[in-house]
Amino acid sequence: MRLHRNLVFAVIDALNLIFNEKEYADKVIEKVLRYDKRWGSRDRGFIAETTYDIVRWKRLYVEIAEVHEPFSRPHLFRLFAVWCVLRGIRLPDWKQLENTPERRIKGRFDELSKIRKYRESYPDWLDELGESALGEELWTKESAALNRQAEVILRTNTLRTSKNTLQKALSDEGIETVSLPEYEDALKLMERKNVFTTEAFKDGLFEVQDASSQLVAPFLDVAPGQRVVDACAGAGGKTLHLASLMQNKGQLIAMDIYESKLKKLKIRARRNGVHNMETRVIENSKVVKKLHGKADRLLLDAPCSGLGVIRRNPDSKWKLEPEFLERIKGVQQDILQRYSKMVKPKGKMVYATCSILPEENIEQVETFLDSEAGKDFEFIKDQNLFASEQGYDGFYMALLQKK
Ligand SMILES: C[S@@+](CC[C@H](N)C(=O)[O-])C[C@H]1O[C@@H](n2cnc3c(N)ncnc32)[C@H](O)[C@@H]1O
Repeated sequence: MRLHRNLVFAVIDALNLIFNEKEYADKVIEKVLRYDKRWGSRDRGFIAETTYDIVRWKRLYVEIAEVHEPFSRPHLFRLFAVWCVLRGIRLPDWKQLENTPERRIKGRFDELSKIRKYRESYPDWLDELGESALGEELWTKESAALNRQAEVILRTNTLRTSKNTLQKALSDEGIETVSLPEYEDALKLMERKNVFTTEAFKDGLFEVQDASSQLVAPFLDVAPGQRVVDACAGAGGKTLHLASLMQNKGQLIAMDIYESKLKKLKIRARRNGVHNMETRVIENSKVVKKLHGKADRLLLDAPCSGLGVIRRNPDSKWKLEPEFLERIKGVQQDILQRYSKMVKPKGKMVYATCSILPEENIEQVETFLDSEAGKDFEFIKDQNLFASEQGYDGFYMALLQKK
């Protein structure tokens, strides 16, 4: 691979914004990719993937490069040099990469790879938490699996098309996919490509949605004609799936505390041809109280640590803090306690997170079931999904039924 100076400089700029200015990696990459309109898809891919790689392996590379935060520009180049050496990329004779100690880098890598928190590049607290929560064997596998780049998975919008027809339409636009047989509506891209510019996307034939995430809406056991509430809808990845399963029949109420997210959902719903959905901003407790005892089905896709989706958000390894985890656990229990009242007798509810920690998952469900608000509910089943087992995002879902 030949390195192009302007692309590498863009990576260094991105790393500076992410590591030193603490900006979000996805936003930074969007910004940096706007530097030069002439960059093609390979150039853009290089910038995005190299930046994400160095973010993912930050701790390991910092130890190898013997640099420290805040990183000066020469130190950012040293991190980049480590990336090149470990990938077997020949270093160009640029001033910034002069005197790179290639043998020492390889030696340090071999030495540090014996210790999981360096090899898999996690902060001490997170590595310790992962091991104590999941046990050594599972965490060792999971911490590695969460470092693999996520594949692009699509969910067929069955309101508009079928999986086979979509596969053909995409192929006609030069996008080859394989069907994932265990996931009813899922297609996997054979090669990473921008699917958002395709006619198939503009026509609302699919949404990009991880395979694990595609299991959540079906877990709720919805049927056309029901009243279904999605109380933490966000921009609505799962709301749109619920609408498909309901075949646009019945009433789908999407709620969130942020109006801006629900606005995005409305745009997506229009593209998807969803007609049975309305959005409600949770501005106060009245919005929830109005629906007490009214929902046949309730989805609580709760805010969480996001530990199951590190593959797509590698900078969350460095942004997440123990205090946030404690705070979000409080929010999760509050959501279970207050929102579960919307379920009608014999109605069902799914509590889901994109976390792999029992303290955000089964333990929250147990606390709820032991409480006054939970005494009317029965536990039906739950499922833990791990990147190291299924190969997709880490998720948790529990199905409960009101007596
Ligand atoms: C995991 S995300 C939802 C993702 C979304 N369901 C999807 O499939 O795309 C959690 C959502 O909960 C929302 N949220 C946070 N606190 C909340 C609360 N107290 N009540 C309702 N929603 C809340 C967040 O704004 C966020 O959109």
